[in-house]
Amino acid sequence: MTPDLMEAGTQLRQAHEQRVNNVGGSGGDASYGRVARAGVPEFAQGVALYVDDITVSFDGFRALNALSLTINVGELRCIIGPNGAGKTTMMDVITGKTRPDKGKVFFGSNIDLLRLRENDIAQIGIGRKFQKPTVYEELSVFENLELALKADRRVRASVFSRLTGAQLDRIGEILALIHLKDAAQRTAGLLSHGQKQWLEIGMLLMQDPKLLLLDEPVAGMTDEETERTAELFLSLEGRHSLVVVEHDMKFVDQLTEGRKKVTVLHEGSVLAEGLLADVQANDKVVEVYLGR
Ligand SMILES: Nc1ncnc2c1ncn2[C@@H]1O[C@H](COP(=O)(O)OP(=O)(O)OP(=O)(O)O)[C@@H](O)[C@H]1O
Repeated sequence: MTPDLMEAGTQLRQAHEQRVNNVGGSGGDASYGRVARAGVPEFAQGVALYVDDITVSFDGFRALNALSLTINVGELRCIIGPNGAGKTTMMDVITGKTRPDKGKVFFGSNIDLLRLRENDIAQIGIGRKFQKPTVYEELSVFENLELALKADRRVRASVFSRLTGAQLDRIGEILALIHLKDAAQRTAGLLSHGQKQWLEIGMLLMQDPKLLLLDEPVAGMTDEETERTAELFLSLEGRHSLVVVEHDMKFVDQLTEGRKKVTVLHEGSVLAEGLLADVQANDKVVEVYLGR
């Protein structure tokens, strides 16, 4: 969930509590247009994300060690690697949660992500999905998507304003994409684990991110849910760039379709990059990760 979405959710909850407690009546018709835009990314050169020579140290320990990688526009890239390889730290740097000691991170060819705050990074088109689903359990599936739409500063809607026809259509489109059309009115807390994950992905998609960062999206899913998630990601490829951190090799195999590159991280650097079959046959990769 993005920081803005949390803020919107808090407002909605506060309004609900105020109604329940019958305290005052003015309500909080807050708008989301108050922060200046951080810039519009330029993708003409075909690069969505450029990470160059990033080092992050925690008390002298290098969680990332001169990490460099490039994700192209519309690319679906799987990142694999053993526990502690630095995958989460890499996402933390891209999303502004952790500041590196050195290096460069650009979104498109022009946006220096290291100069932006976490909130701004979410607003310029980078969506992040953490491993655990974070949806508003007490709201319906539809309301969760509605909230995500209204938390988008570009929409400039208040949490309490009515949806336009186009916005309703957009929610319908996303509901179909995440296989939750028939569950639109269901309380999110009653969904299965896999459905909650899809709902959160749907909430990210409401803001139409150019780049989606997905941390172990199929952990805890059934085989069928995993398969459907692969189909969903494959349908997003091209329109969005996706970076998927995953340990489930069957899922990675489905996503890469025998032709896409995967990146193997180890000790904060890229250990290998190439087709899944090739990295699976790489002695160094087998030694530190796949062979264990
Ligand atoms: N805030 C922190 N303070 C100290 N050490 C940290 C911090 N965050 C991460 N680390 C260390 O940095 C290394 C990289 O951690 P990170 O979580 O990025 O790895 P990962 O590849 O995501 O692992 P996993 O697959 O288990 O999620 C680990 O050794 C971790 O203990």
